[in-house]
Amino acid sequence: MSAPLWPAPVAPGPVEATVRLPGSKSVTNRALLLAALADGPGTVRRALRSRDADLMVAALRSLGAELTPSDDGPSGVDWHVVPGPVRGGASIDVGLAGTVMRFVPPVAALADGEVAFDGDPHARKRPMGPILAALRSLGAEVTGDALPFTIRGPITGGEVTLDASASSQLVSGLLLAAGRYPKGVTVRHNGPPVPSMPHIEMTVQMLRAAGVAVDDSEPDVWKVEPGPISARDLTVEPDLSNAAPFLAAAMVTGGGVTIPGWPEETTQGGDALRELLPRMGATVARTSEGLRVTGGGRLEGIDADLRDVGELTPTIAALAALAGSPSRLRGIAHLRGHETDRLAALATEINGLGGDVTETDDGLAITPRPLRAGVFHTYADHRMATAGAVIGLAVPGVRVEDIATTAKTLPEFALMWARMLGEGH
Ligand SMILES: O=C(O)C1=C[C@@H](OP(=O)(O)O)[C@@H](O)[C@H](O)C1
Ligand SMILES: C=C(OP(=O)(O)O)C(=O)O
Repeated sequence: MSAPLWPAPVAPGPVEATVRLPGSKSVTNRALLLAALADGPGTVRRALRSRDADLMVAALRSLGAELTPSDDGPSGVDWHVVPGPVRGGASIDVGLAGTVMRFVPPVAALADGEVAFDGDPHARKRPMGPILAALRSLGAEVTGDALPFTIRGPITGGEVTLDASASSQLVSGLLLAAGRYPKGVTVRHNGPPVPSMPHIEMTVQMLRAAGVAVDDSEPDVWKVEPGPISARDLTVEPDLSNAAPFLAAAMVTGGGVTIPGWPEETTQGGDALRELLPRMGATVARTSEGLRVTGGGRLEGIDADLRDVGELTPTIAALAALAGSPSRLRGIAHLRGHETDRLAALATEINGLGGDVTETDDGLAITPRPLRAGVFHTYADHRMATAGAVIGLAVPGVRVEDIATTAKTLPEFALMWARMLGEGH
């Protein structure tokens, strides 16, 4: 049976809304993992509730940690985490979550029994080879080079060289658990540039905040000293990448959207929206209520290197398709290994509505054309679904396939979108 179609609402006028976003997927899943490996009980507050976060919770529980929820509500959930000895024997479902498939195997390598991993059909196509080879060379027994695979520890740690050009998560995964390896770890990247560097910075900062010594002074080399991971009480920031479609709505409709709780300083790549959106015609201001983006002028095309912030591409591409001048998005060849091949998916779906998008070696060339009604397929990709919603604000008759796929990181998306459109009218 094909997935249901969601009639994307056309904006009734300029959007005027305040949108409260739940916690960052990237911070939530790192915080839960570090809490499960810590030297005592800890708390992760305002954690995201979503499919990716639920998969992380289930994985950590099956490896021996106790996670108990409280204050489970719209602004997130507080998790009380009690670490336990990492135990083997588990079968772990990673879904389509990069953070689970790359971050949990290095934890499983701490157990002295076998742990099996599998995920969604498309997860089996996502790049895993370099991290599995690295775990093997650090002392674990690993079957396979992609999902499904098994791991048997215990790992010793040490030095390893890998090509992380396919995903920053290949590095982050090796660093997160490494304090617990007898020899720690030194990871060297050798290959084309690593994408999404702010996410590695996030990993390093969160490790340091938990008392783990990390040396990242040499480019493309990260050294984690062996030592305890301190238990903490941590509050998760709002998910700035998930702010993107809502801020885009302000631009497409010539309205204004405010996101409360936008951090003053952050390692989240989504913070780059403050710089990218003005280049497409938005005005960005910090107000007493949060970060406010207003549209109203011309929506401009952009020539941008998105290597550091590839997650933002589907929203930027949707804006570019509606803009008044062409765009060139670069540095994002690695998006071919995301939830789906995002370069192919964006080109196919925008062109299916009458657009003009060409794939380049490392990105997309987008020439705006008048768009028409049609089905926007999403390939189980939450960010394809939200990109379809952005286009639908301005193009009557866009139907987005499987809007429920937004549950990967934002289960309330459709409700929040309707609320945003209803506010101020
Ligand atoms: O570490 C993380 O939390 C993430 C790293 C990035 O992955 P890639 O480096 O594979 O792009 C990003 O796109 C993903 O959504 C989340
Ligand atoms: C690439 C993404 O996710 P993942 O963590 O599954 O890699 C994303 O959320 O855009």
